[in-house]
Amino acid sequence: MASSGQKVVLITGCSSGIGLRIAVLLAKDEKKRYHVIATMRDLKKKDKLVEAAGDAYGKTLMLLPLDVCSDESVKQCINSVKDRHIDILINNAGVGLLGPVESISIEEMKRVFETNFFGVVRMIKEVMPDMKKRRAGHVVVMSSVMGLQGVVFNDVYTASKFAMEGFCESMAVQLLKFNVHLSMIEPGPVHTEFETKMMEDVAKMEYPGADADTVRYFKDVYLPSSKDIFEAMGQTPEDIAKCTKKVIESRNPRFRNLTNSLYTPIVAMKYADETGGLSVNTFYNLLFNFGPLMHITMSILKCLTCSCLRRRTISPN
Ligand SMILES: NC(=O)C1=CN([C@@H]2O[C@H](COP(=O)(O)OP(=O)(O)OC[C@H]3O[C@@H](n4cnc5c(N)ncnc54)[C@H](OP(=O)(O)O)[C@@H]3O)[C@@H](O)[C@H]2O)C=CC1
Ligand SMILES: CC1=C(/C=C/C(C)=C/C=C/C(C)=C/C=O)C(C)(C)CCC1
Repeated sequence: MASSGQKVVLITGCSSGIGLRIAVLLAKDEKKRYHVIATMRDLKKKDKLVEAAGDAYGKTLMLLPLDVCSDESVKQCINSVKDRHIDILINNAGVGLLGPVESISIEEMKRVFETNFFGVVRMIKEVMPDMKKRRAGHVVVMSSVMGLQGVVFNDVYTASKFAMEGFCESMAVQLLKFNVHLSMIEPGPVHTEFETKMMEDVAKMEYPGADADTVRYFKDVYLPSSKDIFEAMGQTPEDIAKCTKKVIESRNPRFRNLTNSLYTPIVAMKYADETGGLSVNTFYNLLFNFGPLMHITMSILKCLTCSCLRRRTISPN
């Protein structure tokens, strides 16, 4: 149970990656300011988290089952929290989806929206009324740079994160009236099981319905470039956990929080040209003309990312 003065933080999707790291970082807070409720849909996967939490497990960290795709599971979980009192809700659970749209069934696409979009909406709907009543609370959403800028062959994942950005941008205004803050965290590539799972899915893919050229562009152009991008600009889940901690500890939390300064110029292009031509053409050139030189392209990007742009991101340090 939370002791007085402790903030109750509920996090979704803590079996691996970013969610696991946020749970551990907050539970190990030196001043013990947080009572962490780490949730996952399958508690059989708890071992990695329990091991990483060490002594904090059972003290500042407890576990609850929660599947963000199930109304019943969400209700049961929140009802089992003392007085349904949650100070900080961190919506982290999410799934990726990669590949030519022609090869992806509508069912698979719906699964992504069910988790990444409706999963977040379901959580916010359940927790927000209590926060509004108390005139206090902070809702954090793990969005992505792909919630701000589309990336080829990530069409449906990007759409799910854009949907969430739109939902939250609208919601934030109403919530502020009730003194409830809403913040988006927008990481670029992060080395977690997300990357591994997507690569495993791609290895199994047979590309039904996609023409040979599209499959070739995906396999021989996009995938190697994406690997280079992960290598050159990938962050660790600990980095994202530190950024998230900064956001929840801020007196005046920002709505948007990019975590990777290397991505700032990519997002800035969108706002520099309202016709969209600059982003679309730059992405086209980066991928199809400079793709084989992605290492050099990344170095140029690093130079472009001067300290002034870096101030626009949340640094993990
Ligand atoms: N890795 C990256 O490059 C980036 C990731 N993100 C976002 O960060 C978030 C965390 O991803 P990351 O840590 O990288 O990936 P992981 O795959 O390591 O973690 C995803 C977590 O979400 C959980 N999850 C999936 N579906 C559900 C569900 N229905 N109910 C509850 N939990 C569920 C998974 O649980 P289970 O083990 O049961 O599948 C897992 O714990 C996601 O929202 C992702 O979109 C954003 C930017 C970049
Ligand atoms: C920037 C960029 C590319 C790839 C970006 C990638 C791979 C981003 C991954 C982001 C993730 C994984 C977000 C998760 O939410 C391309 C298209 C290769 C070339 C053009 C420039």
